[in-house]
Amino acid sequence: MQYRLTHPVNDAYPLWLVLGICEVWFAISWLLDQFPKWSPINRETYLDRLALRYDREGEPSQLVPIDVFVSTVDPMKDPPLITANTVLSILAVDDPVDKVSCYVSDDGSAMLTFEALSETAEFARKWVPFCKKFNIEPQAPEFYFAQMIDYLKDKIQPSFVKERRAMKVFLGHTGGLDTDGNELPHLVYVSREKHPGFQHHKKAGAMNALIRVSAVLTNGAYLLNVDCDHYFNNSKALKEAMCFFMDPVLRKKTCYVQFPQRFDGIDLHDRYANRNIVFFDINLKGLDGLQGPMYVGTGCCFNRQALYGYDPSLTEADLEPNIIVKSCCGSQKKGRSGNKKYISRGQQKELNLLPQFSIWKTLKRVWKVCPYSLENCSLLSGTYWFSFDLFYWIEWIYGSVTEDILTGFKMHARGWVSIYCMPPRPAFKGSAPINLSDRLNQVLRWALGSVEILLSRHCPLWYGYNGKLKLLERLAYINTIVYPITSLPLLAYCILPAICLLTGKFIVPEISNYAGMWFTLLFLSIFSTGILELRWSGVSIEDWWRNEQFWVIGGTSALLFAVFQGLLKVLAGIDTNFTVTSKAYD
Ligand SMILES: O=c1ccn([C@@H]2O[C@H](COP(=O)(O)OP(=O)(O)O[C@H]3O[C@H](CO)[C@@H](O)[C@H](O)[C@H]3O)[C@@H](O)[C@H]2O)c(=O)[nH]1
Ligand SMILES: [Mn+2]
Repeated sequence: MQYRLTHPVNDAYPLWLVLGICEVWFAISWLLDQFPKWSPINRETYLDRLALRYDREGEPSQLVPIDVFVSTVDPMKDPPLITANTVLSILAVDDPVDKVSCYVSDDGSAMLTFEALSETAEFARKWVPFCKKFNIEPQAPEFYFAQMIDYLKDKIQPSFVKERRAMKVFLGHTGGLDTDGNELPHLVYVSREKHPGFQHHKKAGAMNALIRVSAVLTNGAYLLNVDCDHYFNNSKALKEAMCFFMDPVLRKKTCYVQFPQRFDGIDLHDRYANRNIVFFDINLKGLDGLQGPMYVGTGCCFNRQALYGYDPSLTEADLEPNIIVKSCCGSQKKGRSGNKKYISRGQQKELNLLPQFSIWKTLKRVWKVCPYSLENCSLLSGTYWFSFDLFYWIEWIYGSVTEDILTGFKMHARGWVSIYCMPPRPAFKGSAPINLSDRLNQVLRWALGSVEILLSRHCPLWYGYNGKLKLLERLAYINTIVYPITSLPLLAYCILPAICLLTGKFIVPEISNYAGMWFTLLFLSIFSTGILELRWSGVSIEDWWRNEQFWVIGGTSALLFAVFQGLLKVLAGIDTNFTVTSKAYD
């Protein structure tokens, strides 16, 4: 680069300038990409130890309750059957029934989805005991029956074959059958009332509506959020998350546990780089060694407190062992209240919260009077309750179509850490776009979301300099926010050779030995970091290559549009819409 800058090509000055700028940008973006991979880590969980501590045989379980949120919007693009599978896999999860509740948000307010869900609840009465009895995995029926395995292997109970067949028949059946008398986790259907002209904030709005509803109904200390197509592929997923949240040290500072996104039904060679394996197996693992992975929108278990906008309950200093020993004389909060320095914004909010408690009670009372009004839902999601601004501190951050990045970023900026959890059996599996236009639309939406954040108040370039966000973590966020801009130099790079050919001007100057040596060294170092990366992450070279290929394809198309559309939004105030990806289903 220095060579390029100090050796202007005089007969093609504009070309040289453009090239120089491009190269500077590429160098910056490469650095941004490299630094956050400084200390990748792997974590292992020991579910047996968790069970030993909190879930002993014959004693009431001490695991904490979790509310699971599922979001769906368009019954055509998110087929209700897919949602139903996800819901069944949640209801059958390997946790005590009173510790799990499932909330479905239907942004399409579709009768079809609603009917499908009530059928699902009916079917769950049969399906859940079946799963628990025979340890079925995955617990989503569609995917369980689709897997080509010898289902008799390891299953010794004689009744299994018979019951399995019965299940299969029942799957194709509609209509209520009698219950087994088994208790099932709660299933709640929520659909928001949507006024024309009223900003309902897409998925972030849906999630925040669910937070409010669940706060009144079950108020689980933790909540897990999945897209409608991401079913539980591992019935122990909640316990995996609990391993971190119930860890004496980690639980105080962990805002969420993110699981990698894994997909079903991707073509053999993964033509559109759908698996995003480089992101999930390299970038996020790298972040896990810093302040934790970003929130990627699905398969993520949150600490409710962190979502409510509180600061972590302990500062770094409090986490030092001697202080923890001392704390047994009184609660941490009391100890801190004397010291003004330690009163955080979160605690101030807590104070503000107190007078509003009566409104909470009112809400609860209304709830008791007409518990079924959830069906017509105007009660909770109507603008009436919204306008109270009762829940103003609740945090699925609005203002971007990639609400996920923003939400996670604000938590990290407050000093929370997040955890990346990759159990050997993938915790969740979803469906990926099946055609190029859907895939490009998805890339476009993500990039657009990034541009929106870049041009907003919450941009990691200037937001949250209070020392809580680690520098490398910030670099990683900056990288995910500015990457769409790379499309401009990329396009220039693609076009320049053609211009050179057409105009007959040559911009590659002769290379001296000295510069050549630098160039070779640089090339070798990039090459070796690449190899190193593939070694520690276990990503195959083929996957990596796909990723590079798709980077160029997306970079010269979707990302470019995203940059312009993003600018348009900010300058002209045109709102961006959320193009839902069609879920592959056959
Ligand atoms: O107004 C809306 C729009 C979307 N959704 C839900 O958002 C989810 C994601 O939509 P999808 O079309 O599947 O997008 P993907 O690109 O596959 O989703 C990824 O990217 C999104 C951000 O762009 C994240 O929200 C998702 O969690 C993440 O999986 C689905 O469950 C939808 O039901 C809503 O609830 N309300
Ligand atoms: Mn999806």
